[in-house]
Amino acid sequence: MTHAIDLSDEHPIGDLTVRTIAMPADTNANGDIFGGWVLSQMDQAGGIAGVERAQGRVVTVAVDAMTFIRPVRVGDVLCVYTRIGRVGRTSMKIHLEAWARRFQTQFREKVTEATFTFVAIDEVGRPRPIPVEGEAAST
Ligand SMILES: CCCCCCCCCCCCCCCC(=O)SCCNC(=O)CCNC(=O)[C@H](O)C(C)(C)COP(=O)(O)OP(=O)(O)OC[C@H]1O[C@@H](n2cnc3c(N)ncnc32)[C@H](O)[C@@H]1OP(=O)(O)O
Repeated sequence: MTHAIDLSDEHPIGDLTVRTIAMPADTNANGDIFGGWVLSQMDQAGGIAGVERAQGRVVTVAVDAMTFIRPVRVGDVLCVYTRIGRVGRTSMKIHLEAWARRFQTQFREKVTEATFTFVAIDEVGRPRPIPVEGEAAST
C-alpha cells in the first residue's frame, strides 16, 4: 500500500517563497507551534506565488489535502516552497511544502504539505481570467 506521506523526501519541491522564524508567541498548549500559524505562512506564500502568476490580486478559495507531518518548534526556521499546479480559467492550484530548519542546526525536514486553490479577482472581488503564462494581463 502506498503511504500518503513520503518520509524519505530529502529535497523540497518548488520555489522558496517565504522564510520566517517560529517564535514563542506562536506556540500551542503543548509547547509546539500552532498548526494555524503554519497554515497562515503557507497561505501567504501561496498568495505571493498566486499574485505573481495571476499578475494581480488573488484570494484563497480552498485548502485541500493539508497534512501536518511533524511539529514545528520555537526557533525553527520555517521555509515554504510553492509550485503552480493546474491553472484554470480564473483559478489555480498551488502546491505547498513547509520545511523546518531545526533550531541552531543545518538539519531540515518537511513538516507540512498542502494544495491551495487561489482565484484571481478584479478590483471589486469578482473572478477574472488568469493571463496566459508570459503574457501581460489585460486591463
Ligand atoms: C509581483 C509580485 C508581488 C508579490 C507580492 C504580493 C504580496 C501580496 C500577497 C498577498 C497574499 C494574500 C493571500 C491572502 C489569501 C487570503 O487569505 S484571501 C481571504 C480568504 N478568502 C476569501 O475571502 C475568498 C472568499 N470567496 C470569494 O470571494 C469567492 O468565493 C471567489 C473566490 C471570488 C469565487 O467566487 P465565485 O462566485 O464562487 O466564482 P466562480 O466563478 O463560481 O468560481 C471561480 C473559480 O473558482 C473555482 N472555485 C470556486 N469554488 C471553489 C472551491 N471550493 N474549490 C476549488 N475551486 C473553486 C471555480 O472552479 C472557478 O475556477 P475556474 O474554472 O474559473 O478556473
